[in-house]
Amino acid sequence: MAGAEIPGADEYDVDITFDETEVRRLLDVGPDDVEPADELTFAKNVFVPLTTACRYTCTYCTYFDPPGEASLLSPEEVRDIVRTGADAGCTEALFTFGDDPDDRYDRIHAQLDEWGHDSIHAYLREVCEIALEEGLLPHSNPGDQTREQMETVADVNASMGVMLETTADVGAHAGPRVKNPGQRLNTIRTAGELGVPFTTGLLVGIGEEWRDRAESLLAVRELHERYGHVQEVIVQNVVPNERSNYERPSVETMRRVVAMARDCLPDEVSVQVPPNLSPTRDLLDCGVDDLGGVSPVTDDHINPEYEWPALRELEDIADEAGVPLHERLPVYRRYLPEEFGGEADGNEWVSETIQRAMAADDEAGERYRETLFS
Ligand SMILES: O=c1nc2n(C[C@H](O)[C@H](O)[C@H](O)CO)c3cc(O)ccc3cc-2c(=O)[nH]1
Ligand SMILES: C[C@H]1O[C@@H](n2cnc3c(N)ncnc32)[C@H](O)[C@@H]1O
Ligand code: MET
Ligand code: SF4
Repeated sequence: MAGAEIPGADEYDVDITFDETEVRRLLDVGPDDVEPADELTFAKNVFVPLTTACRYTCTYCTYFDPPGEASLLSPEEVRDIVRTGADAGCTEALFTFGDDPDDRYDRIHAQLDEWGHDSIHAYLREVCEIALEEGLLPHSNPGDQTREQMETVADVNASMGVMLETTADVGAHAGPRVKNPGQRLNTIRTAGELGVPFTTGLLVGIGEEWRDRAESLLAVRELHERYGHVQEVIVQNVVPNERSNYERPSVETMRRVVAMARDCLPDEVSVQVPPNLSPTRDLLDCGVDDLGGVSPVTDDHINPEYEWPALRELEDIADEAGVPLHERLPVYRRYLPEEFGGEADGNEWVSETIQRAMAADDEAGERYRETLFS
């Protein structure tokens, strides 16, 4: 099947084709076909919901606010949040927020202007610098990005991400302002071209079919094979919230998608499930090896009704699975140069700025290295 059948693939010149035999093979994979992981990892983060303005209106999302109400955190507010995180021993500042918020929200534009920025990415750069100053490594997921936008912030992030969600044309993304699979894949490809260690994932239960899940995984694999930049793939089930009543996918469905992800992706790519949303204990034998970012201090602002488990509970989960639990940084070790225990050459993946923070002779540097080598 040709890539032209992925909605938006032509428009964004995304040249991905699926091998029908491989799609069928993957559709046959189940939990019995994969090995459980031999360790579980997680990262300690603070969630910084920079703005609730968003150009899209995904029907499963409770996060975005309409134009008249949306807010933007000030530099001082960001500093407070990241400082609390650093004090609580976190290593990651997770900047996840509305997609291109300055696109149609005049008040966001005006506020950015007042703070001396002509775009959300210029402002994102400033707040990433604040996070670094306060002792956290930024991981930004601002949704879809152009090459120019990503270039604005790449060197002040340890890694970046965007959920592919799905390659399918689903009702959840219907209407005049929608996520477009071609554009999502283009964002993931751009990260590869720019050498940015990247997180992506599938959102399961938004109207996609089994075949779409297989194709979504194969599309991510294809881009990773080209660039080697995909560090982890999140397999996330949709959850109901006050705005939408999506039905949670069954445990059986999640077990099969996680197994498909594990089978499809090369070993070095982690398969992550978010422990506050997923039936985590029931997925561990299907190849999960990462529990993502958990925060000891902030809510999951995207799904605020779903509390993060405490560290103690992650330990219980790992114990039950009979594997060790290790804390990790927001960038996976293999993207770091040898002095940090990795395999990269110089700053091919991780910028000077980030490496300087990691090597620094200060409290934050010590926290990063302790996490790396513990
Ligand atoms: O707990 C969550 N963490 C999410 N994260 C964060 C993730 O758990 C950690 O920040 C990474 O594991 C850091 O490596 C995302 C990161 C991305 O780059 C893209 C999407 C997400 C989505 C979520 C999410 O929905 N829930
Ligand atoms: C940051 C990520 O959060 C996910 N996201 C948004 N809304 C929901 C929901 N109701 N349930 C689960 N995940 C959701 C999307 O996959 C987005 O990309
Ligand atoms: C708040 S959702 C996460 C970031 C972005 N809006 C996206 O959906 O990709
Ligand atoms: S999921 Fe992200 S892109 Fe979609 S409406 Fe919510 S904030 Fe916007």
